[in-house]
Amino acid sequence: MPSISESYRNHPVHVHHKHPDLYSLQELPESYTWTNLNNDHTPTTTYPSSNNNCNITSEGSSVNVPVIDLNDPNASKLIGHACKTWGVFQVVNHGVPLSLLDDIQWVGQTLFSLPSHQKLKAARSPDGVTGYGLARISSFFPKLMWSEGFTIVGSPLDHFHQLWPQDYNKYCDIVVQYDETMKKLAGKLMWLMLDSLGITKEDLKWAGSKGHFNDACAALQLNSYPSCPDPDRAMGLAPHTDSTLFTILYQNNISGLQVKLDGSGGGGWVTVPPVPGGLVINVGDLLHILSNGLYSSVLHRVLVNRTRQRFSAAYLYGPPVNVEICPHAKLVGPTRPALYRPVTWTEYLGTKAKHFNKALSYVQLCVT
Ligand SMILES: C=C1C[C@]23C[C@@]1(O)CC[C@H]2[C@@]12CCC[C@@](C)(C(=O)O1)[C@H]2[C@@H]3C(=O)O
Ligand SMILES: O=C(O)CCC(=O)C(=O)O
Ligand SMILES: [Fe+2]
Repeated sequence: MPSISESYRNHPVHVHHKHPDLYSLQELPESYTWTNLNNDHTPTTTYPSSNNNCNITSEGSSVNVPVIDLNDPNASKLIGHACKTWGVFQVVNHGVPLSLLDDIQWVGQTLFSLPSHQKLKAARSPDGVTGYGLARISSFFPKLMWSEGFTIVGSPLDHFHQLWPQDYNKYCDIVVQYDETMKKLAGKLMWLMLDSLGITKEDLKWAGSKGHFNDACAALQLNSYPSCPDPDRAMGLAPHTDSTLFTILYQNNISGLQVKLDGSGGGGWVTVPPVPGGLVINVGDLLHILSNGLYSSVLHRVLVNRTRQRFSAAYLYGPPVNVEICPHAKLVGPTRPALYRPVTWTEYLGTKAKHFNKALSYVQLCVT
């Protein structure tokens, strides 16, 4: 059976690994200096560090990414509204133990604290998915990003054995537990989202006989954004949408994640402030396709901090590899024709590797 590990076989991405150790630089090198970081704004002003919980538009109204309590009986409705209007929301009371969030952060921090030559023993290959390296999307930008990442699909054992020949097992165990826990939460969120679209268990074969999404695929991406001597001219992670159904993101208590709002009612980059114990959920391209464009994948980026290292763990959730995602029949009709052709996750990741932020338009149908 094909797997997402085959996504890049025909579209290798050459991101060179010989870059300076970001943790020791005192000045921002030219190759990391981005211009117009803030020009790209429409009227919104954001206050990422001093006013962590509030984004203020030019009109003075506050625009905050919705925070949804999963124990709220209206959760599905609230989630549907957030997916339609924002493409992103945060969840609390999600059932993931805080100790597990601490544990995955500990794995990430320990990993990124290793010396460069050690981390490079587990470097991601140009046609591979897993391992250590710069963000895959780096090849689409003229400047480098102030971050490093580690991607895990399935068992991290081989790579972790290279990183920690003696005690790889304790790190593996945490990743396995994190994956299992996120998989359960993702199944729950998937039904809340589908329910909000009017899609039931009978309507979705690939959810499996019990609707548990047992065959769903996922990747776990650990991200580190070292403190940066010149944060106003550096980019942690450049603007992108995720190629997923949706992504569950844990961020430590350092802000930096921003989402781009549409022009209507303000627009511009809005900070997603860390909520203690909260998880950020963002709609990916495949849910955009499945919902026939009703839910939009959200463009997001990460800015960096002068004194504090930022850490995040993104659980990138997708369908089983052999399943073709297309606009759901219930969301297609004479007045709303299907906007996209069927596509598997593996195929879509290949399209993204080639066309990046234009990937969606390559699976779009010409609707007359
Ligand atoms: C399954 C995947 C989605 C992803 C590419 C990957 O193969 C594993 C890493 C993911 C990630 C995380 C950082 C941003 C992103 C655009 C990237 O370069 O790697 C996403 C990819 C994606 O969603 O397209
Ligand atoms: O670090 C973050 O907050 C976002 C990471 C992200 O967008 C990703 O891994 O796809
Ligand atoms: Fe992302």
